[in-house]
Amino acid sequence: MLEKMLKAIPLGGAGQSRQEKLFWVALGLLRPFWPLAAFATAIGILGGLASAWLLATINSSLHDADGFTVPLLARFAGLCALSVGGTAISGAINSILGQKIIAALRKDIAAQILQAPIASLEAHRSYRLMSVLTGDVDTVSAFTFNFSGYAIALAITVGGFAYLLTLSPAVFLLALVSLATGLAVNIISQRVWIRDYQAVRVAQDELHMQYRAIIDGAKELKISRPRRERVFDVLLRGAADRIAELKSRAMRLHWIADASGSAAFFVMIGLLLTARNQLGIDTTVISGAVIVLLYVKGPMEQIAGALPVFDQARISFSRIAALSADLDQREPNILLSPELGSGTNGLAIRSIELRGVRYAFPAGNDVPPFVLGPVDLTIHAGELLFIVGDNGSGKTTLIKLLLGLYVPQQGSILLDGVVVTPEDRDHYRQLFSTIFSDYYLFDDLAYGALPEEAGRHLARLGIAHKVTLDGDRFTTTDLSSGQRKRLALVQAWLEHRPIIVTDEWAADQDPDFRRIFYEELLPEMTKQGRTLIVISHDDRYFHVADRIVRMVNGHIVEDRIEEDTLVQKESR
Ligand SMILES: Nc1ncnc2c1ncn2[C@@H]1O[C@H](COP(=O)(O)OP(=O)(O)OP(=O)(O)O)[C@@H](O)[C@H]1O
Repeated sequence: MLEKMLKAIPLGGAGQSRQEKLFWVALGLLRPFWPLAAFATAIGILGGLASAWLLATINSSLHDADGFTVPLLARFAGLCALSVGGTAISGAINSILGQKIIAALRKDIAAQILQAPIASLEAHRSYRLMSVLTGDVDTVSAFTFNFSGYAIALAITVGGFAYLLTLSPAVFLLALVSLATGLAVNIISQRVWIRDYQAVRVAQDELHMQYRAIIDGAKELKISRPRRERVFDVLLRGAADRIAELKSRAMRLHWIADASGSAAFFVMIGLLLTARNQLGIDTTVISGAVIVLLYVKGPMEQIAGALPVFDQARISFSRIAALSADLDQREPNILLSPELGSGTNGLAIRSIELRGVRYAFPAGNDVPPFVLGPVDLTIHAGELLFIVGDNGSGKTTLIKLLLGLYVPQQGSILLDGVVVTPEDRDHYRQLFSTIFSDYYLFDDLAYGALPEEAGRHLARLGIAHKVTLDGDRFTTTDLSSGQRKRLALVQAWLEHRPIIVTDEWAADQDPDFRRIFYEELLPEMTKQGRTLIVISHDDRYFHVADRIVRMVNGHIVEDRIEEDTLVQKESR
């Protein structure tokens, strides 16, 4: 939804900054909720106006010779009900609405992350994503939560001022001047404040980064005192203190502006009281005006207080929209609804071909980018293919291209001789089960499996005594690093996909199990008709491969078919 709106409005046009445009685009997110928001705001405004009218009723009854008559009492009761009821209904609807908007924002951003190409996500820092997903979304949430309160306050102020106008145009003018003075002071302070708030959000990104460091790097920080001191004393404390300093400065300014506004207000009331004779204003008018002015002071301060909240929300909205714009490359046909089909289980393939594929990472600071290819490689169904080579030679990059995670900048990928188009890519990826070296272990099975089948595989991988399948969930993932990898292999096996890709799977297995993996499990999987692509540094076991592809500096320098294995295979 957000992405569609971003595309609809061209960015960078004259007269309006990118930030402003992004803000208005993001505000468009509220569109589905507008009818309800308009209703809640209208009810709130009605309640606010009723409060102002109520004041007028109280004031006229105080000066009415007949006192509090029955019709007046009825009006009083009706206005009370409207004022209290309007505020309550508006507030209740608004809180529901606020939550709906935030849920929509959260789902929208999550969907965007799921649909963004891996290369865009890798270019983004995860702490920045988290900072937007938590801090900025919560700031927007705080604003939407209070929105009808601001509308009610505005209605009370407008109603109060309208009543003042009926009481005395001179008093109304005086009040208007005092209001304008207070507003001007607030707007000036806000201009200064808002610059600081931008810096606050940058410091909050830094804080999130250091939070990640103390959680993910807890072990390293326990061991290394200098690093711990640097992370805590310099980086984390620096960011926290900077946020505190900027926010305190902002709040100081806010309170000074607030106090100046109040002072202008009281000066105006003082002026009214002292100069009422010169101005020719009657005492009953003065007392009525003072009651109204003192009553609307609260709502007016609420509106002044809303200005910084509105600006914070505006900045946060812009940051959300900017992230959205950064992730605006969407992969086509990334399915997010289960009813649209889940994959290509059991699909027989004949071959996958990389034809003239080239991929270059973006250049770093003065460092030439790593370039893979152009590469030609055809993988045949049922093959047990090893990809080998030194660290940094491009093995992982090659498989990310093969898996359709990176999009070739040149050349193409063919499945059974047919080019895989961007529209086909997500479907194509469902052919593979993967265990990356930086894999993420899910604790459930998305495909479902019979407990006996899962049990067999868990036993085969030597972890049946530690973990079992309970429904579609494994009983635990609190395992050693080698055991976690084995559980990941069980998951891959149970997915029943035609191709399994592993990246240095055996690196943290004990010698016995390493042998079992290469000499028993891999042949067993190929016997079941799986195609296996194995990145490996274990040259002791290269003999089990049907074929070995060697990478050097982003190029395939050797593509060797192991004749012995072929003969053995044919005789099987
Ligand atoms: N996200 C990235 N951004 C920029 N450059 C990258 C990125 N990922 C990898 N590279 C570069 O690509 C090169 C190849 O990396 P790759 O992970 O493919 O090597 P590898 O052969 O799998 O290495 P290893 O055996 O250490 O796992 C590296 O030298 C690295 O500098």
